[in-house]
Amino acid sequence: MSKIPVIEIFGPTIQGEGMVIGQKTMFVRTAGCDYSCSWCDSSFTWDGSGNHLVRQMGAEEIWNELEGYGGDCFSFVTISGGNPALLKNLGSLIALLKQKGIKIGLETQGSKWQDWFYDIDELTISPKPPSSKMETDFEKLDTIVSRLDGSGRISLKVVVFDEQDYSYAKKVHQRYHHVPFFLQVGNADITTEDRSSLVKELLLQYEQLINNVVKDPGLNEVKVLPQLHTLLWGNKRGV
Ligand SMILES: C[S@@+](CC[C@H](N)C(=O)[O-])C[C@H]1O[C@@H](n2cnc3c(N)ncnc32)[C@H](O)[C@@H]1O
Ligand SMILES: Nc1nc2[nH]cc(C(=O)O)c2c(=O)[nH]1
Ligand code: SF4
Ligand SMILES: [Mg+2]
Repeated sequence: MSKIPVIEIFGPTIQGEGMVIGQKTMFVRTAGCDYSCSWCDSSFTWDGSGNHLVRQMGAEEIWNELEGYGGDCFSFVTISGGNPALLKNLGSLIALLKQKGIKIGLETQGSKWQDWFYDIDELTISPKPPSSKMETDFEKLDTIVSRLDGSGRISLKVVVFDEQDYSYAKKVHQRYHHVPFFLQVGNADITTEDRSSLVKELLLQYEQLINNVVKDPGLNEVKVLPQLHTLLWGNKRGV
C-alpha cells in the first residue's frame, strides 16, 4: 500500500476555522503544496524547514497514531496541509476513517481535484486572494465546485488582508453564490510569540471586517469568522 507524507498529527482540539468551527477534531497535516502563499501560516509543510518532520505513513499507521493521541475522545478527523489534494493515495486513509465511522473534514485551496473529495463530509475550499501572490485558476475551481454543488458538504472560505482581497472575496461569492461562504480574518504576524498583542490586533481586524460586511449589500449571505485557534493559542503549532 502506498504511503502518505505526514508532517503533523495532533488533537483532540477544536476546528478553529470555517464551516464546522468549534467542532472537536483530530488533525492530520500532510506535507507539500503547489502554492506558496506569501502569508502561509503552515509554510513548514512546503518550504523545506519541516522536511525532518515528514514521515511516509500508511493509513493503518496514521489511524493507530490518531487513536494513540485521541483514544475514544474523537469522532471527527480534519485533514489539512500543505495541499492534501495533491495526494491521490490519501483515498486509503479516507476509506479507513469512513470504515471506522469517523467524520472527515478537509482543507484545500481548490487547485486540484481528487475523486475521494466525494467521501469528505465537510470540504473547505479556500481560494487565495491577491495578497497571497497566487493566481486562482477559476476554470479549475468551476469544475471542482460544480461536481460537489448541492451536496451540502462544501463551503468556500476566503482569507482577507486588505481591500483587494475583500473585492476578490466578493467576486468568488458572486460566482458561486449558492455555496456557503465564509470570510476569514488574515493573520499578518505569523511569527510573533506575543499572544496578547496578536489577539488584540486580530480582534480589531475582525471588527473592521464585520463593519465592512454589515453595510455591504453584496455580502448578505456570508459568515464572518476569526481563526479561533489563533485567538486561543496564538501562533503555537499543533493546536
Ligand atoms: C494552511 S492552509 C492548508 C490547506 C490548503 N492549502 C489551503 O490553503 O486551503 C489552511 C487554511 O489556513 C488559512 N491560512 C493560511 N495562512 C493564514 C494566515 N496567515 N491567516 C489566516 N488564515 C491563513 C488558509 O487560507 C487555509 O484556509
Ligand atoms: N485548531 C485548528 N483549526 C484549524 N483549522 C484549519 C487549520 C489548518 O491549519 O488547516 C487549523 C489548525 O491548525 N488548528
Ligand atoms: S495553499 Fe494553503 S498550505 Fe499552500 S501555501 Fe497557501 S495557505 Fe499555505
Ligand atoms: Mg492553520
